[in-house]
Amino acid sequence: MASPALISETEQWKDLKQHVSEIQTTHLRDLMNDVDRCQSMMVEHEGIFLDYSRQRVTKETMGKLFKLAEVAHLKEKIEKMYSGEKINSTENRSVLHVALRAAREKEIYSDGKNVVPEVWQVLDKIKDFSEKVRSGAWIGATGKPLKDVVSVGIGGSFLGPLFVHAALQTDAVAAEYAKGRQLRFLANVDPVDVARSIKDLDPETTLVVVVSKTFTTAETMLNARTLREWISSSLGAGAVAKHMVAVSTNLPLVKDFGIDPANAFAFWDWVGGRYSVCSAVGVLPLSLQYGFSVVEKFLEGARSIDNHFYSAPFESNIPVLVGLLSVWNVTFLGYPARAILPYSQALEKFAPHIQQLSMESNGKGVSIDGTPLPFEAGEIDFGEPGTNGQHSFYQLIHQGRIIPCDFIGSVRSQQPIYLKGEVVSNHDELMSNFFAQPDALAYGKNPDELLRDKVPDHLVPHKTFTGNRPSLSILLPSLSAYDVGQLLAIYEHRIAVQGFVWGINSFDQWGVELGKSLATQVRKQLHASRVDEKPVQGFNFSTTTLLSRFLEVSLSLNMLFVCYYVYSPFMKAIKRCKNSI
Ligand SMILES: O=P(O)(O)OC[C@H]1O[C@](O)(CO)[C@@H](O)[C@@H]1O
Repeated sequence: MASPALISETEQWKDLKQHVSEIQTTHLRDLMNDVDRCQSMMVEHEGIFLDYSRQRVTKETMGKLFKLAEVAHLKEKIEKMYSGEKINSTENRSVLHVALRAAREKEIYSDGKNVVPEVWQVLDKIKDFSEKVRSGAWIGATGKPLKDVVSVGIGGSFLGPLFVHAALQTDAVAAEYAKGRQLRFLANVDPVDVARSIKDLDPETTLVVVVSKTFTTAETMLNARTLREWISSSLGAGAVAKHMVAVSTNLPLVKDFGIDPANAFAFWDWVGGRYSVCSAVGVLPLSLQYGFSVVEKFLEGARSIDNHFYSAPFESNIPVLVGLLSVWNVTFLGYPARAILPYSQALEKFAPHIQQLSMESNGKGVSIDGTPLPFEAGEIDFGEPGTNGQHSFYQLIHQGRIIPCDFIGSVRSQQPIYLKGEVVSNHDELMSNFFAQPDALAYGKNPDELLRDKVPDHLVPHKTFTGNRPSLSILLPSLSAYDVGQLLAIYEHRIAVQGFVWGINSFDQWGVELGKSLATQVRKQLHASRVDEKPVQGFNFSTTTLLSRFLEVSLSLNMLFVCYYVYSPFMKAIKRCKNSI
């Protein structure tokens, strides 16, 4: 019998739907008393410890979720991804970010061709180039070594590398390799971001890496032209060859831009932008900053999870478990959001990366064959490192809306501090919160307990916590480059699991295109109004009003600017002349 078009039409889905009412009668306070249940919800891989006992699930729920995975053909879909089948059907592409971190001797095929040798060719080129730059063998146009790097790119060509950079910055090994060097990112087309990215940098000692899969993204290309101007106005047009390199799948456009193709680092259509941090997109800027050997460890970490995800049984497969639990929370329990709460400042850019990875991948309204989904898929991801988040939005999580939380912590700190006389080390202080918060969410505090604690009657409702708020905890051994690679791959695969079960295409992003085309229309109008004084037309009343006001106000501000800078020195000069007569 052919499988139903939508997963929601299967018996396994309907069974889970019915099971929801049973779960609604439970409370985590009681579920947590069942040690056998809790033990079955703890999983370990290479020192990474996942505890999902604070999810609103029983063993029975998990059994039903595994059955759902079976009927969704999760295993087969994972295999198809790894074997290079074109599972991104709307773009007719393979989805092979796992090939980016495959071992040199591995064989992975797309279109009948083993892609691993090409991957390693680029990695070897990056190793060679980054060593030349770092050692000073590659020098700038004026003969100085290049010590600073600005990576220009947006979306997937920015967020993943930024996350890894932020995570490695305080790792002792990586930091040692980065001494005397700076890596900055320029993503937003806002000129303020340009100013920030080059503040105090000297073009003579700076290398600009233009990162764009398509090499057509408007923001990136304008920023790249702006930095090209920054370099050539200071060092001459010829300096671009020494001070600008590119990462792209579109090498002809790299050449047209004026970057020597010999200084371009390729990647491929089978790498989605948001899954590209392990390609030259991340590996080049990060190797320039930390050296290739450190970045190789990051790739090895991701590879260890790739192997685990491919081969571990679902019951002990970390990405599969967390992916199925997300499906359960979003679609069956109806919790639309998830908070990502890393208890380390080193992971401060993790949530923004996951935001794009998850929301661009799974923010879809139709199944892979185009049928509208009769259920909610995708989720809203946000987060902040603990304990900053605690002093910001945790109030809502504790007593307002129910938001399933991912607590992510590490056994060892990257920067341990032990102060004499303190009760605990600084890391233990931080981690006390990591352990306490999930229990506060799960158990809550009921009025009886409060009265026993002699809380005045009128404050009891305000101090009551319903509890029963789900979370999961991931405890990593440390936050080395290897661990960071593992964490990244867990989330990449988790998102794929969600999409595979929901039956959507997690690897296209048609929604983003609409905004891009409307911006093109506005850009044309701004040009026509400013240069040829054309009236605003072709937009709705609201946009016409906003645009007209923007043009009018900026015109008057420009006039003021001209008066101040041109007229006032002119007037002062006349005054000086008069005085001297
Ligand atoms: O690398 P590119 O082609 O400049 O694209 C940047 C980003 O734009 C998007 O297409 C949309 O945000 C992302 O998927 C991608 O990561």
